Amino acid sequence: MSETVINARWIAPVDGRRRWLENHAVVVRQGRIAAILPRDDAARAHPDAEVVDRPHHLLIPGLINAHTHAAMNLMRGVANDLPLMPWLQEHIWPLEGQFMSQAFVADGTDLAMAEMIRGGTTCFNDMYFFPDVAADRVDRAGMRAGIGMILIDFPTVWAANPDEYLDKGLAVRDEWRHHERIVTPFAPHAPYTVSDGPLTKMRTYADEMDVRVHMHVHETAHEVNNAVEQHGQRPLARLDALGLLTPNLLAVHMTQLTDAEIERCAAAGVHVIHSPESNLKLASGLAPVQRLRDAGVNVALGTDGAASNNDLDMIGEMRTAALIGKIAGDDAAAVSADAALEMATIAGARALGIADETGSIEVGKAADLAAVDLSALETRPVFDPIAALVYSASREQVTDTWVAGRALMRDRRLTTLDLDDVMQRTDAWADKLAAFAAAQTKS
Ligand SMILES: CSC[C@H]1O[C@@H](n2cnc3c(O)ncnc32)[C@H](O)[C@@H]1O
Ligand SMILES: [Zn+2]
Repeated sequence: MSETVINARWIAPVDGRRRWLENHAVVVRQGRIAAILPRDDAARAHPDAEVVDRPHHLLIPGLINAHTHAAMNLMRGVANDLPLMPWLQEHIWPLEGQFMSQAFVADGTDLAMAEMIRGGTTCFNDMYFFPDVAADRVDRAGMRAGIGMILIDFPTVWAANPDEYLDKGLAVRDEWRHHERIVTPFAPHAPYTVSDGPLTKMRTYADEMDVRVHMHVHETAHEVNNAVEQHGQRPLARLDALGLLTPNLLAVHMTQLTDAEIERCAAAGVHVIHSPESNLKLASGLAPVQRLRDAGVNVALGTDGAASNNDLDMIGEMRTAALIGKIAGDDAAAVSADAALEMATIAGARALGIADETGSIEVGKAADLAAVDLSALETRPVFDPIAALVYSASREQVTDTWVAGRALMRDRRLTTLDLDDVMQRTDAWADKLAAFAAAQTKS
């Protein structure tokens, strides 16, 4: 039976038991982690295995980007230095209205996946138009993903009304639900864009089917204040009244939270997805990450789309989370390097309900892994490989990315996506988008 032995200088299993192992190997059989052994023992016990030596590397669980709009990679940098609502209403939604198509989502998702694989990300949780197309691209590229059944109150090329969104989403779920690398959460856009009727209908389905619900919540003070003015209720209170605060909810952003709301989320088992760079760039606010973690809330990490971040770099995102977590918590011990790595791996798997499959390096789980070369001058010396990863390393130091034991990047070369082709398709879209954006600015 064919086996691969991956030798690494350090392994960070993120299993809650040990911070790292030195000079160990991961044995991969049929896409799964079959053993984690001292290097010499692995060589003795598995003499016929293919051997991958990564002698200066830290092997980590594949990173899980728990909130993306992958195809928005084609809009990277198109509108900058704006707050959320003007950014969305005056720039992004008009562009989406003009250009959204199956081809846009196929090309944009490929661009995003190429970027993510190059940065050690093995799994992403997406909310975007044409989820059927996104799922097909994920299948081809070999990544793992959550593909959202989107729901929003206004008509788009994907669906004309909330019932059609739900029907089309459920059809996508039916097609992909038995896929070994794809899950299909509901993805209502936000409290301010989905009214009570559709949310209630969706919640009934989510409860019956025990499916996750991925939603932007309390992204800005404006969102919360507006809701209070218009409906006399904060959005979280409204979601609570609608029965949505459950362990199936993945609430993204959550920059505006009272102590009582943190306690309520902890008691309800809500997962929070922290997107620090998008929150910083749109000046949305600082999520109270350490307070959430102290209360027992599972906090995962996501970049958001490349139009608001403007990259899908999970190593960078970990560093930002650790650094602003200290300012938000007024405590240098808040959001440690280990906490950031947990948020980018096992916490994302828990949020998506796939922690039995991925998120840590443990025997029996899928071999979703990334190797990071720490021998660069910029990461020397290495006293603590997790601190080196979070505080000093860059995504260019990721050399290999595996999903279910398959190398999607080997020695910096992508194996399932053609980089030149992805870049050519990107450039063609950029020309079209630039012309539209320029015409809009003039008018
Ligand atoms: C229904 S598809 C997703 C929808 O969300 C928009 N979007 C992208 N980033 C954000 C964000 O940070 N907050 C709210 N909405 C966002 C995206 O443009 C699509 O229209
Ligand atoms: Zn988002």
